[in-house]
Amino acid sequence: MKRVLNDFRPFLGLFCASTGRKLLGGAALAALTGLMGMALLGLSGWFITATALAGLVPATAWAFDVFMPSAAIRLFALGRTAARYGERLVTHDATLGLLAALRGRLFRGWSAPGAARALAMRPARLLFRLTADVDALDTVYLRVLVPLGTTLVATLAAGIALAFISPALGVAVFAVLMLTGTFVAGITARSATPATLRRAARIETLRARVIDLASGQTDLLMAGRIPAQRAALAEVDARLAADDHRLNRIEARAGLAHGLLAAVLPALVLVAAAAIAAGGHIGAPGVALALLITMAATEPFAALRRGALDFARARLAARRTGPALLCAAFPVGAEPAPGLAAELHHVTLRHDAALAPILRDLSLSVREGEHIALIGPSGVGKTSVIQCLAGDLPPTAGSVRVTATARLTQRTELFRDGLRENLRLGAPMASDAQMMAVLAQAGLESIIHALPSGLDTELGDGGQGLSGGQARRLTLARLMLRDVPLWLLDEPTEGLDGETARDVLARLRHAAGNRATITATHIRREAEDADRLLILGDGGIKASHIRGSPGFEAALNDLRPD
Ligand SMILES: Nc1ncnc2c1ncn2[C@@H]1O[C@H](COP(=O)(O)OP(=O)(O)OP(=O)(O)O)[C@@H](O)[C@H]1O
Repeated sequence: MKRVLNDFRPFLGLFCASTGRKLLGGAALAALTGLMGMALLGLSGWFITATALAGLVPATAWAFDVFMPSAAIRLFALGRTAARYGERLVTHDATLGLLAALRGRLFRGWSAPGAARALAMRPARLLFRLTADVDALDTVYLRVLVPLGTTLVATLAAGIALAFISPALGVAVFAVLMLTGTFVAGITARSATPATLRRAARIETLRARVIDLASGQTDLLMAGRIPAQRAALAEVDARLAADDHRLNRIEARAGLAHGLLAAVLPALVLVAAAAIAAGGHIGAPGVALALLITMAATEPFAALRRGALDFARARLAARRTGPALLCAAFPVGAEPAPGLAAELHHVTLRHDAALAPILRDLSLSVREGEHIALIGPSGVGKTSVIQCLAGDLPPTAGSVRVTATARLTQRTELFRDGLRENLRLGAPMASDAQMMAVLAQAGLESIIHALPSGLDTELGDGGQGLSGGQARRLTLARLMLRDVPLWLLDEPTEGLDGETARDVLARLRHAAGNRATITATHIRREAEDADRLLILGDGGIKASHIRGSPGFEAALNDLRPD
């Protein structure tokens, strides 16, 4: 039990903090709806039986008060409808609020440096976690907590109502409902757990394989591996179907247990109430009341049964999303000393999966407005320094103080979305006029004007529909929307032809203005305008050359020509 609570703790924390009151209100209204339904059924049964009996004798027929019970029945019927309506409004509002808070918190947690990189390597898993885990947590409230509360309240209310007829009957019905309910829900949740966990893992595998098949079709076809990939998919699918079958059987068994409870318990209560009636303590209407209250009290168990089936999946989701939920805020970096854009002091950098650090004891100060080029052989750690300054790779030792930055990554990152939306990732509030201005600065104005839908043009996966040069210019325009004092540029013109690359660089320099820039590069054209060249090597900065010095020219000459 303690472990279950620990798994759900981050989620329950968010639950209470976001829409806790509404969620409790919704649960209370759900319980009230159940109570009203029970009272309506019980009182109606009592009323119909009592009026039938009263009508048999003229004296009682005249004396029988039909107004009070029928008014109460109307009150319960209207009250039940109103409570149900209120419950739907409140629970839906609360659930949507909770979902919004959950997604926001998860996105923030997953965009933390380590988590973001780990998930980026497994996009299928990220997709699954974003959708299935959130959906599973969404069911905790509506399918587990609300039915649990409603069942408890209904069981208690039935016990108390029947205790007025006979205390022993009340206690017995309460005990049977509690024991059977707990037992069936417990056994269902327990026996469904292995199949549910296997199913969750298999759906993840199935999605990953489908994505592999779709995105790697050409390579698989050329290697003659399409049949093997299809067979692997079919196998996972068959296993998934077997898990579904097992879960269906568990659900059917739980349904049978619930059906037996709903049939046997009212029958036993009928016999017991009839015996009490024979003793003269209650009349036939009392027997009808006891029977119908018992029948109504077994109803909420159907919802609890479904909740028990979903419980293992929800627990797994809570366990998997817990760390991201706890990691609520972006780490806010310290500002550098006045006049500086970035300061690294004795920094050690190491990637999670790497055995040894890439860079050790790295110290560097970047002045405001200074242009620095980081050069050195492939794999020496240039991108890692950029990642560290962008807050994407926290140092394992030393300190990093850096002003607000914007980064142009080595790979052009565009998304299947509109041009406008792709640009707005850089500045969510940017107006169309601002976007057209940066597109013009990036050299894309005429191309955008020629597009029939302009900024509304939809891009394909990864920005398909644009040439490599156009895609790079678009990411450049996005960078230009970020009005920050330091730009981090990772091989900004790699892969572009010489003419396009020179044009992009010229526009980049013009747009940078008084900003500081740090450019990781192998190519001469990207480094030649720098104020300082830093050569990385041997796990640190091997040499530093100021513009105009002989070392600067020699280092430039070692770089790849255009
Ligand atoms: N996520 C990662 N996990 C483990 N090791 C990594 C990771 N990213 C990079 N590395 C390793 O860290 C080292 C430095 O990589 P980095 O990308 O910083 O080099 P680079 O100088 O920018 O190389 P290039 O010029 O080829 O882009 C490399 O040996 C690389 O294999």
